[in-house]
Amino acid sequence: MISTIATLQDVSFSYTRRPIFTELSLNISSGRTALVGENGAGKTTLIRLLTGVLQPSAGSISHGAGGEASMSYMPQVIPALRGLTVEEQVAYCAWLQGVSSSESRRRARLWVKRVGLGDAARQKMRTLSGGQLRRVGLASALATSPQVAILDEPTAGLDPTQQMRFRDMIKSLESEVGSWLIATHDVNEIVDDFDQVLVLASGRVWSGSPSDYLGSVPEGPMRAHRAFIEVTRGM
Ligand SMILES: Nc1ncnc2c1ncn2[C@@H]1O[C@H](COP(=O)(O)OP(=O)(O)OP(=O)(O)O)[C@@H](O)[C@H]1O
Repeated sequence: MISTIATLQDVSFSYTRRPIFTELSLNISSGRTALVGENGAGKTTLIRLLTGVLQPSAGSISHGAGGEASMSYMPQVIPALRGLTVEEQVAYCAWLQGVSSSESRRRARLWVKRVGLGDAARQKMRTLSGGQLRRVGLASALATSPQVAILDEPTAGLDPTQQMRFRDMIKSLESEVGSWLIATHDVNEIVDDFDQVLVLASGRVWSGSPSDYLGSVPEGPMRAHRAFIEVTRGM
């Protein structure tokens, strides 16, 4: 298994005159990494930089074995492509990423079932619920057989049952992919589900293990939330 997903060296980036990152350096280890931060802290921007959708204005980003090509990305909002069925959309996304058309169709059949959408495979995309759309997003990301799966807030906006289901599904698929980087606002889950925690705030990043993260606050209610406030206050 690769030991590092990516290394950022002195990366700067801005959309407008206000910089989002200034000389940010960071090592993202392989395994399961949670990316947390306040709204607007730059999680999606960091993901876009990692996946090559955006280019840094200064500094460099190097990737582990396989480079950017071995990463796949599930965006926050999953588009429902007009007129396509679930299976067709997953196949189309895999094909767009360079998988041959026959292999894309084979993988789509497989992954649509693996994410629990077998019964909806021939349903039109526009008829899906929010939870089903996320599953299509996950199937589309995994159909390219990535070494690294990057998911941008995969459970945002889902009801508690759907959140649990989605989280369990990711756990059940964990061994299929070498590494996961998941942006989330659910600070409770980072304690149980991840090996590394990245916290973004004020253009800076804090990095540590879940126990380092929790270690900053005593036991008690909302500990993971209090730890978030404590970690970000020190940044
Ligand atoms: N295309 C864009 N043009 C200009 N500014 C942008 C653009 N995309 C994002 N921003 C700004 O960059 C900052 C970081 O946004 P980003 O979406 O990366 O944050 P985030 O941590 O993912 O937020 P959230 O938790 O709300 O999804 C925000 O201030 C946002 O308004």
